[in-house]
Order: sequence, then C-alpha cells, then structure tokens
Amino acid sequence: MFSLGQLGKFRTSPCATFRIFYANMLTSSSSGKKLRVLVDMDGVLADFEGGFLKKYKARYPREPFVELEDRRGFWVSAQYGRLRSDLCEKAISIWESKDFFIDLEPLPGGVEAVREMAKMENTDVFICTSPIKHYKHCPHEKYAWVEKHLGHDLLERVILTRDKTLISGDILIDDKPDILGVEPKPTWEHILFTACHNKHLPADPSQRRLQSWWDDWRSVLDSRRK
Ligand SMILES: Cc1cn([C@H]2C[C@H](OP(=O)(O)O)[C@@H](CO)O2)c(=O)[nH]c1=O
Ligand SMILES: [Mg+2]
Repeated sequence: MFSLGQLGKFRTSPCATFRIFYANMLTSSSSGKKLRVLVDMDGVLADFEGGFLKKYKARYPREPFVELEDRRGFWVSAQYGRLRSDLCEKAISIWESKDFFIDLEPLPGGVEAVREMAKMENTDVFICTSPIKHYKHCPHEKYAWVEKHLGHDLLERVILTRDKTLISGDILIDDKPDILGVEPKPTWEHILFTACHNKHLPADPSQRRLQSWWDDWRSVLDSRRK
C-alpha cells in the first residue's frame, strides 16, 4: 500500500499511522458514500422492442404484428398470443435466435449516460440485466453488446441475474413496471424507464420515472445521495 520510506515521513509511529490509515480506508469504503446505480439493459440501453419488430417482420412478412404505439404490457409474446395464439411461439422464436441480442441498437443517450456515470467519482454503476432461459446465445451476446457499445472495462460491471431483488443498490433504472423476486424489500428505488409498453400505465405517485435519457437522470441520482 505504501513503502517503509513513505512511513518514515509521518510524525506518528508507523504502527499508529497504519492504524489511522487503515481505519480511514474502512470508513470510506463502508460508509456507503458512493451511490450504487443499477442500469437495466433491454428497454433502457438496448432497443429490444424495435429490434424485435424488425426481425419479426423480416421472418414472418405475412403475419400480423403490433405497431410499437400499440404495444401494451411488458411481455411481447403475451400480446402476440392474444392477437392469434400461434403468434406467441413465433414471437419467442425471434429473441431465441442467434444474433438477436447482439444486433440490438442502443437507445438514444443511454450509452453516453452510463459512460458519464462510470466517470463520476462518487458513483458506482452496474449493468443489471436478466438473461432469457434459452441460454444458448443470450448471456454471451449481452456481454458482447456491453463490450461493443460501452467498452471492455464495463464488462467488470455486468450483473446477469433472473432476480434483481437480490442485488443491492440505491437505484435501479428499469423499464419493467413490476420487479419481483424472493427479496420482498429490495434496497434500491426502482425508477421506471419509459418504454412503448409502459407509457400508458396510469401515473403512480410512489414510482418515479425517467421519460428517456434526455430526462434529468443526474438529478434523480443526486436525490439519492446521502
Ligand atoms: C420476453 C421479453 C424479454 N425482455 C427482456 C427483458 C430482460 O432483459 P433486461 O433485464 O435487460 O431488461 C430479458 C429477459 O427477460 O429480455 C423484454 O424486454 N420483453 C420481453 O417480452
Ligand atoms: Mg428491461
């Protein structure tokens, strides 16, 4: 951590100096001063809905589809299944295919926002994303997407989990309206990120929103700083 030569510069004894130094280190790392932000991937950084519709239309050009303005409800396959029962499986076939996740376009401003958060001194940012259970391509492609758009260093900050309630953080920015899991009281405040499927939901005073990455996400972060 520091050399004996450096220790000699201190007026107190090396042992006392080390104790103070170590105590300070413990205090700053355990005081929770750094804000921990969890940023979801699909629907927040990566355009799942746009990527889905493009590939669905290309693969099933004669089948009916749902325009993005008409999307309702988080699960794409549920709405397609209501349109016609066999379309549920056809929808699922799209995101289970190779290259679906890696080909998703970044949503406007998301990559820049995460890069800025990663540079903020008092902030720890993590990408917190759920893989689909058909694991052949998705987990690999989610890592590859982060590397491609956010850079190799951000790979250190990827959390793949099917249960986000288990992950501790101050803020979770996510487009899914209900984030449930085994932990009934997650540590984070869920900030609902507006997407085509959730923008019609009635305003909920207990849930803050980010309308897009042009919205004031910096103030949302600041509001949670201790
Ligand atoms: C099936 C489905 C998945 N997804 C996303 C959410 C999860 O990613 P994320 O946690 O990054 O938002 C992932 C697995 O469910 O795919 C949708 O956004 N809509 C869907 O209809
Ligand atoms: Mg999402």
